[in-house]
Amino acid sequence: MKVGKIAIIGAGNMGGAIVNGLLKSGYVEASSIAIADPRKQTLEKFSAQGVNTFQDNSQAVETADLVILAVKPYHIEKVIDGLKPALNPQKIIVSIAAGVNLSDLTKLIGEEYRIFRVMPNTAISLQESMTCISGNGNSEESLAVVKELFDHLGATVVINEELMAAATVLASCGTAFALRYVRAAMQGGVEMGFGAEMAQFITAQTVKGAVQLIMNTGHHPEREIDKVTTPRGITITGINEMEHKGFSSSVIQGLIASFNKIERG
Ligand SMILES: NC(=O)C1=CN([C@@H]2O[C@H](COP(=O)(O)OP(=O)(O)OC[C@H]3O[C@@H](n4cnc5c(N)ncnc54)[C@H](OP(=O)(O)O)[C@@H]3O)[C@@H](O)[C@H]2O)C=CC1
Ligand SMILES: O=C(O)[C@@H]1CCC=N1
Repeated sequence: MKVGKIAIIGAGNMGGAIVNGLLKSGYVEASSIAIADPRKQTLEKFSAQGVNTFQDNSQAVETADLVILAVKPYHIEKVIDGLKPALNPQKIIVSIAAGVNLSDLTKLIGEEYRIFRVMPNTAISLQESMTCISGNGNSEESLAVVKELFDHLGATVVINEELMAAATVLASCGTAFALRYVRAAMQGGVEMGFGAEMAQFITAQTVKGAVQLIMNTGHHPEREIDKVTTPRGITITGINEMEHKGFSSSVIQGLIASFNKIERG
């Protein structure tokens, strides 16, 4: 079931990335998208692409069928308070604010509303997001609308809200974690003699290929790793050194630190 008009509140990293993904997908026309942000300058690049832009959040949602709240978590309450008079239960509400749970959103917006917590990542601008979705259960039909929308912007899974903090760490923070590996490998590549640009190209294509090996086959990563690690060879020497220095342990501890940050605020 296709959504009609979409309003996005907040034109920062994620609000902007969602607009870019939507325009790239062709799923909705630019004229069916509205985006609001306090700063006129932030909005200029969107109006240049035919998107409706507003400095007033209430005006942006006036004709919207679905409203995406893409402001910082600490702005959510104030933004919803300001929007309230312009909302009605016909409008589906989607919040991407990390750590803001459905019961708090429902208290702020209203029991009768169809409200979704959605956790995308910045690759949504390229229609390559991993997006996790949970809803307040007020309508299966609107879940289909929200899922179809985000299916056009990458892959989606519908999850229980109790897993949303874990989803945020793995899928949303995960973009930064993965890119830190890329950067570290580049630094090693430069020390071994490549220029930074070539080191980036070689590392990025290698990571892309490695990911495709497990995505296309469904193999466990270790099965593909076993094919690379020649006995007494070069790869196992490097992997074991990384593990002696705490590679897997560092990654897991970092994920749990992020998870605890969401859980404890
Ligand atoms: N960045 C990421 O990878 C991800 C972020 N998220 C969530 O998405 C949300 C947005 O994050 P992100 O895009 O990174 O943050 P940004 O700060 O980049 O974007 C938020 C935007 O909202 C604007 N804004 C501030 N106050 C208001 C207001 N009252 N009404 C309308 N717009 C306002 C900000 O303007 P100004 O800068 O002038 O204050 C800014 O342009 C957060 O809740 C975050 O938890 C979820 C998944 C991934
Ligand atoms: O770091 C953050 O708080 C946001 C939420 C998920 C990704 N970035």
